[in-house]
Amino acid sequence: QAATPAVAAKRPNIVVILVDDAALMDFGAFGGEARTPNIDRLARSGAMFTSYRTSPLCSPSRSMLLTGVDNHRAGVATIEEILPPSQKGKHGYNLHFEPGVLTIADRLKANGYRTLMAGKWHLGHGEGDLPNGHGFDRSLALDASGADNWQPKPYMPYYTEAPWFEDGKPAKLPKNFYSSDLLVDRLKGYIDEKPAGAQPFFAYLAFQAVHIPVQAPKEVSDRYQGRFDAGWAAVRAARNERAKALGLIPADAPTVGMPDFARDWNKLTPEEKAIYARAMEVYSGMLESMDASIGRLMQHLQARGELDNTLFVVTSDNGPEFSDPVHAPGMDIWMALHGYAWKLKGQGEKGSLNFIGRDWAAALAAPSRLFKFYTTEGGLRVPLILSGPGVAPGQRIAAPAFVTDITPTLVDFAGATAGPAGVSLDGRSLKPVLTGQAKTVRGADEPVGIEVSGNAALFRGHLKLTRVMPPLGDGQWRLFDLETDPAETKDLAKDRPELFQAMLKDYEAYEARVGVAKLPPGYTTQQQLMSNALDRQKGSIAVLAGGALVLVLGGVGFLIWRRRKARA
Ligand SMILES: O=[N+]([O-])c1ccc(OS(=O)(=O)O)cc1
Repeated sequence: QAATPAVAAKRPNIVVILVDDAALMDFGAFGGEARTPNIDRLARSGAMFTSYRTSPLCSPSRSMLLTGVDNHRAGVATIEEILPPSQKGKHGYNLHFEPGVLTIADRLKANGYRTLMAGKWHLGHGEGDLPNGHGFDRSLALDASGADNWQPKPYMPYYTEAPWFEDGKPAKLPKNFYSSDLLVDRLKGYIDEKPAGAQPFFAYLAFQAVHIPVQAPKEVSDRYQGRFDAGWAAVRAARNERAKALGLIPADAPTVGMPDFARDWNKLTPEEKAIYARAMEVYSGMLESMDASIGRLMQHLQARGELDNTLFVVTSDNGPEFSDPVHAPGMDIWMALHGYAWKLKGQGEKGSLNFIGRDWAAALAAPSRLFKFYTTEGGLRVPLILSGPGVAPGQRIAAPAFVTDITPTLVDFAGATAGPAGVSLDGRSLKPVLTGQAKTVRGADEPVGIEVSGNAALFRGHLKLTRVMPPLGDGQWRLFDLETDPAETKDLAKDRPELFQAMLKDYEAYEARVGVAKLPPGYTTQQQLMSNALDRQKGSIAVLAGGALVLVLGGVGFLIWRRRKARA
């Protein structure tokens, strides 16, 4: 669907679809197990970026995607769930957009677009920090890292509620829904508030899929019965092979199997195998259900005569999620109190708390190492698809692209040059690459830095300097050539000391430029997550303890009263 001049002159609608925690190879077109025909159709009719990188964590990635500005400069250096008290209040660590940082919605609105959003926000909750304070005309927004997919309930010890907002005010959600359907239905409603063609729109569709809790309609999950019975090592090996067949990595690139920390699938009990295999059936069902709802949105735009004039972006915020909320300390009590279970029966359905955990996450991250939170390729390298007017079909683009490039690319496609400039952008428009005018949008030596809570990387073309922090890393800097070694197996720091030192210098300059704050000694993301979760729950624990005390005192009082009455 190459654009005719007439179509190109008309400003396109723009739909940005952000999948939560999807791995590089989760979509069918990228080699995934789940059926995602609608995403695959967008991939075929547009461009697949195979060297696209984001940050290793949710809110920082979202801040960069929506602004084109580095996460620290944007104000969202990390997620509040792992923020140490010593970083609180530092510039870049307020975890909402700093003044002068414009979102793509701000920019497109200033250029006459209608701006709509449905889904996860996770970018601040103070006055003015929700989507309606950042350029969105209409929004249904979840102000948390996640929530139950079936009902307006929270999902883990971190949260005591599911904070849904519509246009900045507490939202009334139906008692029962499925998240992907709810979000697309709401978005369709917002789109329909204006007749087709009256005004171009920008829509940000930020799915809960496939974040924890991993939940999906049973009949869809059932389509994957038996698909994962061979376990994680088999799935990782098969993905490694498909990565080569699909050209995501060179045919002669070294690949790695499961990491040392992974459990041996064959040593699991039959019950454990069943529940972990089902977790992945549900994960695939969640991807397929999400894809079906994308299909419904596309059909809706087709019926409005607007599909051909809509530019789609499909991507993920970071690599696959390893967190296991079920086995965290105190979770059994929390789950019982909230009516949740972790068991095979009903897994992924309403009332279940399902997750894939770190062994599956490590498998899904193939051909890369590790996953979300970490700056190995498993955390950073995710799929990116751009499709629509002005993008020639069937493109495979290996040029490096970064999450900060999305906003300038969309500004470019929309011709959105009016309005305030805002703070300067770190990203570059990918349009020259998409239209064949350039092979790449950065010079081979131009550095791009990434840092989230100590995990860090610096890219220069296909060269990558990286530091992975404990518990899964050792905090040492390493140098890799991703072109020949996408699995980061051979550290080149000693072979190329000058390059190593030069890239370290680049990284230091990056830290100074964007304002990376120091971490307290001994900091790890996982410990901070638990400690912040406990702090958060103190309030509700106090309420529970208070309630229990009232019950006990009331009971004792009643007994005394009955005794006295009996004596009288
Ligand atoms: O509490 N957790 O398990 C948790 C919290 C946040 C989180 O990351 S986020 O990227 O989804 O915000 C992942 C896991």
